[in-house]
Amino acid sequence: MFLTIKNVSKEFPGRDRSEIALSNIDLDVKEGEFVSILGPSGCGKSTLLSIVAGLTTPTSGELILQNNPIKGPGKERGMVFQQAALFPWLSVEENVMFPLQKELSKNAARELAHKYLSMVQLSNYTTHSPHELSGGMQQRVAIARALAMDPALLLMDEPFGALDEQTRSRLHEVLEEIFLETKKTILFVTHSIQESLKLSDRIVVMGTQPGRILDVIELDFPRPREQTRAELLPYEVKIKSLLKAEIDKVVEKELQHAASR
Ligand SMILES: Nc1ncnc2c1ncn2[C@@H]1O[C@H](COP(=O)(O)OP(=O)(O)OP(=O)(O)O)[C@@H](O)[C@H]1O
Repeated sequence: MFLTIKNVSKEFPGRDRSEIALSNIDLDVKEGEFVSILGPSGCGKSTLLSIVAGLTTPTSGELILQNNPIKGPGKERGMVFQQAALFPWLSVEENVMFPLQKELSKNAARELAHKYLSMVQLSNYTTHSPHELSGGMQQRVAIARALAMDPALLLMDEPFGALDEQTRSRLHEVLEEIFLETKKTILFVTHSIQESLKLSDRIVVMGTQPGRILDVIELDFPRPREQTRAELLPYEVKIKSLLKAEIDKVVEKELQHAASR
């Protein structure tokens, strides 16, 4: 198996009581799979991704990537966050080149940066500054930067969460094209049912309090995939019914918290 997440739990110590962010997570991911992690706010999606990235240590359980235990961050894992986090004083190409220059000559790094900037359709913006780009374009630079490191596993934490609907939908197409071209394994955190239906081979639906897997849904549809395909509707209905009780729990907890202040 490419990635195995075995019985992973994570507890954060709190002021009054500790918070069980993740409880007994078991998940296998195959090489070349696009797996989304979908669930309500606070169900532990980002914590799970951060554990796979090696940035957070689980309280218990183990993770194996390509036969090696995950003990910390590694360059075989690339990460894209909700905010592009580009260096404002560097140009677009320099941002992508930056992590490459430890191992490559400047010319080789630039060549690679241009290859991936062309993949995210930013060939005409290589010398621009980040502030001259829209949010969606900045996010494409962040994706190019992660891809240029040629990670075996791409971890994406709500990468399109801060973008407007049209930009989001355009970037779904870009990401799907990249996925088909590079055949990368992708673990993708999202709140959006539509996004997960458009992009995933499998959707891991998570519940909250404690964060756990409710169901794993397989979507065996050809790509590129139309979000509005009628065949996807029953899956949407199923996911909505799985999440309804979980979202009610989140709202209840927030109301209790507000009342106790
Ligand atoms: N460093 C931390 N210290 C304490 N508690 C934390 C920490 N990180 C996360 N938590 C708690 O763990 C739970 C899961 O958080 P996490 O951010 O993983 O959820 P999420 O599903 O990604 O939420 P969202 O969709 O809102 O980003 C939450 O209750 C959160 O408050």
